[in-house]
Amino acid sequence: MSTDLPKILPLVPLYDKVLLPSIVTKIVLDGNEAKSLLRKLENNDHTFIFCTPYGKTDNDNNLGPGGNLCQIGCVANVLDVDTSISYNTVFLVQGVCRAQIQDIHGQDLNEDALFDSTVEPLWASMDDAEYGLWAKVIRQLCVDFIGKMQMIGVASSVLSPFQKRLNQLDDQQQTATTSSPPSMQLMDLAHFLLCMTEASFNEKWAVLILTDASGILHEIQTIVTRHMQVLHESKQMQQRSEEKLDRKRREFYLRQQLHVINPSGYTEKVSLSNLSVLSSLSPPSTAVALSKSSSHSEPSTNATTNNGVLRSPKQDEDDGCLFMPMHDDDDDLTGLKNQLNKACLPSHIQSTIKRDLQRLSKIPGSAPESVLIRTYLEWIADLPWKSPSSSSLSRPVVEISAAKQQLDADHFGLDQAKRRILEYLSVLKVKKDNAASPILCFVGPPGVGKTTLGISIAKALQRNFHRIALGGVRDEAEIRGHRRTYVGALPGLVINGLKKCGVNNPLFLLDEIDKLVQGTHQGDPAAALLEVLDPAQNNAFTDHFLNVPFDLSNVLFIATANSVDTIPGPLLDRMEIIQLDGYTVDEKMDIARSYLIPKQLQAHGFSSASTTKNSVDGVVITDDILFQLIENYTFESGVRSLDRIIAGVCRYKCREYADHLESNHHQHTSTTKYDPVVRCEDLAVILGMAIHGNESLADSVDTPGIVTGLAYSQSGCGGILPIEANQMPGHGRLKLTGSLGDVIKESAQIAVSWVKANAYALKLTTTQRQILLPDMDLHLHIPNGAVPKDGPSAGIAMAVCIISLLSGKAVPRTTAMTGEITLRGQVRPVGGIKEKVLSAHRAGVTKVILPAVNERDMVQDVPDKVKHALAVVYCRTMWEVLDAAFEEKLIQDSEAFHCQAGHSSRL
Ligand SMILES: Nc1ncnc2c1ncn2[C@@H]1O[C@H](COP(=O)(O)OP(=O)(O)OP(=O)(O)O)[C@@H](O)[C@H]1O
Repeated sequence: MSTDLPKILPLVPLYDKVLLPSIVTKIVLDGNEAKSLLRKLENNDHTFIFCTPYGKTDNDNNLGPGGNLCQIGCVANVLDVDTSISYNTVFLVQGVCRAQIQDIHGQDLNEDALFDSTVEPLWASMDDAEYGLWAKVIRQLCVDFIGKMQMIGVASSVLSPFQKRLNQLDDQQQTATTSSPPSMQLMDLAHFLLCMTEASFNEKWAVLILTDASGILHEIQTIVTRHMQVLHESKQMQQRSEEKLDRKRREFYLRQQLHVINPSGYTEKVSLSNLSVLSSLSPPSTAVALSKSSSHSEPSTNATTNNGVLRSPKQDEDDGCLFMPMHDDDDDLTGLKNQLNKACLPSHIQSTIKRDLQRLSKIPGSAPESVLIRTYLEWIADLPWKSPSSSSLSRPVVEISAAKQQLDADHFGLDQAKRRILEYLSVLKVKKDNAASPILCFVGPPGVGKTTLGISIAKALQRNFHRIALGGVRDEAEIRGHRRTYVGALPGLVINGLKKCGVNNPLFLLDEIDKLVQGTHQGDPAAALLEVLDPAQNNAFTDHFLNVPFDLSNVLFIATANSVDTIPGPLLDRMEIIQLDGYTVDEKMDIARSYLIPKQLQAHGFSSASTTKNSVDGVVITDDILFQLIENYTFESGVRSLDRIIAGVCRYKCREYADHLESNHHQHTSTTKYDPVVRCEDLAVILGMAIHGNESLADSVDTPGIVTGLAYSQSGCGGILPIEANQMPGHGRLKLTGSLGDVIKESAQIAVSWVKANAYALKLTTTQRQILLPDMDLHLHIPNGAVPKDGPSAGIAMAVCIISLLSGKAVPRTTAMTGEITLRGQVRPVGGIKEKVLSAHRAGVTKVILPAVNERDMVQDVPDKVKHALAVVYCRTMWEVLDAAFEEKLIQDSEAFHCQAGHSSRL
């Protein structure tokens, strides 16, 4: 065979493996290399190739670019070629003998990806004495190796080819009849042994480049022995840690049994030596033996389960112990089972949880799925399936008088809201059931006490309070949780809240329900809330993460919103709206006097009792100062900014008082005097220049083309909306600016159309047929351009503004108006009247023009003091609006227009 080997062979560099003689392996080549080798094999009259490793090693006998190609490789015979895999070709080859490269025939790489090489075979030989010695060594090594492999549980099918080779060697030694010399057989077996260990690329490379037979076998012996040693040590380490774990488990198991026999602490008295004696017994028999021998145990009331764990029947009944700790459970699993037993799970989910526990006990603790199941079960165990005080004590008796006291103690005014809340609580008290009561929703501008009302109700009902912020929630999964298949899945806000509260009957405040984001591709959070809020469905609310129903019917839900407009319809349908309006100046003064100032004084270390003018160490904020704070430093419907400003004043006074105390302390005499009274001139120092003091409309100049409108923002605040109009040469176009939405733009177009249609009646044109502004552009602008504006309520103000511009007559700036205009000049009602009127009053408006239908809102909602301070004109048509706005009859014969509310009155 040796002489038959061809000299010139295709050179195949091996990048990740080393081929040794007699070893069969697969070589995967792609693209040009594969094509090139196939072509060469076709052209040659043999199937031999030369494989040599290519890579970085410390060996100095390398060739090729960078010296990375090993000079000594292995001649191989191609046994099979598999071209069925696209892009790759697999060559099944068997190593024949070592060979050394004599020459490499360079080929153009573009044409042919593989080189040819002239090689000289290297046949390692040994004499009989050497052979006899090495045959014994290698044989023993093989036997040891097979023994080790069997010990660590390697399947016999894996070891059988190896065993076969070993037997062949034995046979050959006995019969001495074989085709290849015995030394070669021995070398082949040694190579095979090396490949059976986890020898590295470099280790195999080191064996390949050796040419002397004894050297090769010696190197292989060293490598294999080293690997077996490592295997042995790791096995020993594993055994040691398993033994340790077993001991711990057994100890724990015995302690558990002792605890069952005598829960009153007998275990504490059992010494460790006792435990070690007990641990020699098998667990079940130990349990029985202990139950009989212990004088503390009560054998008559105990029962042995099929696991051998003793349970008191009463205990089973009381704590619903369903998940028995098993003797092979680890500490964590037993702890988890105990937690689940304490959680009193409802019967319909017990089977699901049992299944998960079984799965958990079968999976190794380090497996990722184990972590997932454990997290899930921990969540289940932490949830308040049954309130600790459930049944008789679950629902504290609602004292309506106490609830009223609580509401009054926390909030000034809000009479209507308080009345409705007390009615609601009365129904709860009488009916003893949340289920049928509607969900209350407090709607109003920021800072009017919606959230704090929720807290007061929780206090009155003695329930835990939890706030769920819904502002910006865009994903259904935030409400209902993620399915467990997602990485990092967790339950939603509702289940999370219940876990935090620890009881199943808390009060949940769904804050900012109007700020839910809808229409995203992540599902509809509002739809998920429907199930939560619907009393008919929420007794079986299923969070995606839990995947088992949870009864929410004991939870009391209260929602808050700034505006009902953006609350999704179906949600709105399930709620009862309680409107909280903005406060008047007087109301704010009262709130500040009775609630905010005492609260801030207390928060800053001043006793609230010391707020009298005679007090030495308090802070005195007189009504004058309070009025200035409200008028000049805040501009809001609620009292949140006022609260902040009062805190600022208190801080300042606190600093003054601290300085005063310090200087007295150093000088031991009372030289500096602390003045508790906040003075007018102090305000500029404490809070800076007044923000709104100079902005009164009363000081503004009346100008044609500027009109005061009234606005109501999304956040529920009212405000002044100045509207400006101007004209310039052009083509009769209308230009609108000021971040206007579609609805307000349409309103402007209607206003312009109405003015154009009635231009002759309005004396803006001289003939009926004359076109208004044929060569002029009209520009309407609503300042504060960064703030988006929308809605139809500026309709009449825009129409008046255009008429004012074109007629040259100014409307007093202290006259404000709001109302929707129709194309035929009707004035339709609008929302937010109370906030608009209050803000108009704050801004110095003296006359308000409103739609006639809104008279009801004005009478019901606006405080008398404000009503009396304002001249209010209710209008049905634009003609009435114009009369009120211009304070003169703009059109002498306007009565005719009033009657017909049309543009053809002159006809
Ligand atoms: N009628 C009131 N009496 C006493 N304090 C009040 C009253 N109204 C509001 N407050 C106080 O105003 C502050 C703000 O109230 P709260 O946070 O409840 O406002 P909110 O209406 O929930 O606002 P938002 O819509 O911004 O959440 C609280 O400190 C609250 O005590």
